[in-house]
Amino acid sequence: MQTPIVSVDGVGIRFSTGRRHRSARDFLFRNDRGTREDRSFWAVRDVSFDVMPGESVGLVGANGQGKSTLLKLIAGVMLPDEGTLDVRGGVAPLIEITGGFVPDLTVRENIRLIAGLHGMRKSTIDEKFPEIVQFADIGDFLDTPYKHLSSGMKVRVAFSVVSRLDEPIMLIDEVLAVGDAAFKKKCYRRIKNLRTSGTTMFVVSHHLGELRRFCTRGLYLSKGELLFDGPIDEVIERYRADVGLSR
Ligand SMILES: Nc1ncnc2c1ncn2[C@@H]1O[C@H](COP(=O)(O)OP(=O)(O)OP(=O)(O)O)[C@@H](O)[C@H]1O
Repeated sequence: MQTPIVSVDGVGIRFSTGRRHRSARDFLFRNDRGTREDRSFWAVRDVSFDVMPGESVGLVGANGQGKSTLLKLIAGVMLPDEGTLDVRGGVAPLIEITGGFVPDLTVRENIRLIAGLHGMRKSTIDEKFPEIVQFADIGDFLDTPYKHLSSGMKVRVAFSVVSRLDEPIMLIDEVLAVGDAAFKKKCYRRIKNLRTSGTTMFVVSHHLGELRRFCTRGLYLSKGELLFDGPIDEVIERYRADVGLSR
């Protein structure tokens, strides 16, 4: 039997909304750290599922229900407070527009840095560099600091390099929303190719058409809990019914 590429078992992560504040009493008694109002909440709780290699999974749910947090847990940039995650392969994360990119480095330097961090050899980077730049199509901005690019241009660079990393797992969080129509079309084609070549995908998008297009399976999150895990059409149907959207 095939081993899942991602196994999530009873995973939960808690965040705090409390603010530290220093009262007169803290001041008098030299409590430099102040008093913390502990109002923590579970952003993701008791979530379990397995994903097989090559599956493409859409995360569905309203704002603030834990979708991006779950992707960050899979990417390993956040650690769970309870439960376990086994991610059996490298992850190419497109989870925040500037995630992983260094604002003060140029586009050229960032492309090399990100590829290098994902274990790409220098000779492979040299070989892929022209194609990455061509796909991003950012003209004369190759030697511009990344922080000076528009948000659409940042996405072009990020998508172009991250989708060329040759990692078995790819995470895409809402990033396509800021790309223009022509660039989106190119991205759709590349995502399709990655899927065909067996890349496992997790996609967060409020564009339900995009989810239908890319994903076969859906995970519906509500208040951090996994409400429904099933074929993407059924998951979307259920979500639409819950939020009162007609067909
Ligand atoms: N680092 C953090 N510290 C504290 N709270 C956080 C942190 N990251 C996320 N949250 C909170 O956790 C909850 C889930 O956030 P998350 O970004 O996962 O939601 P989402 O389903 O992706 O929402 P959206 O559709 O709006 O992107 C929200 O209430 C959010 O405010």
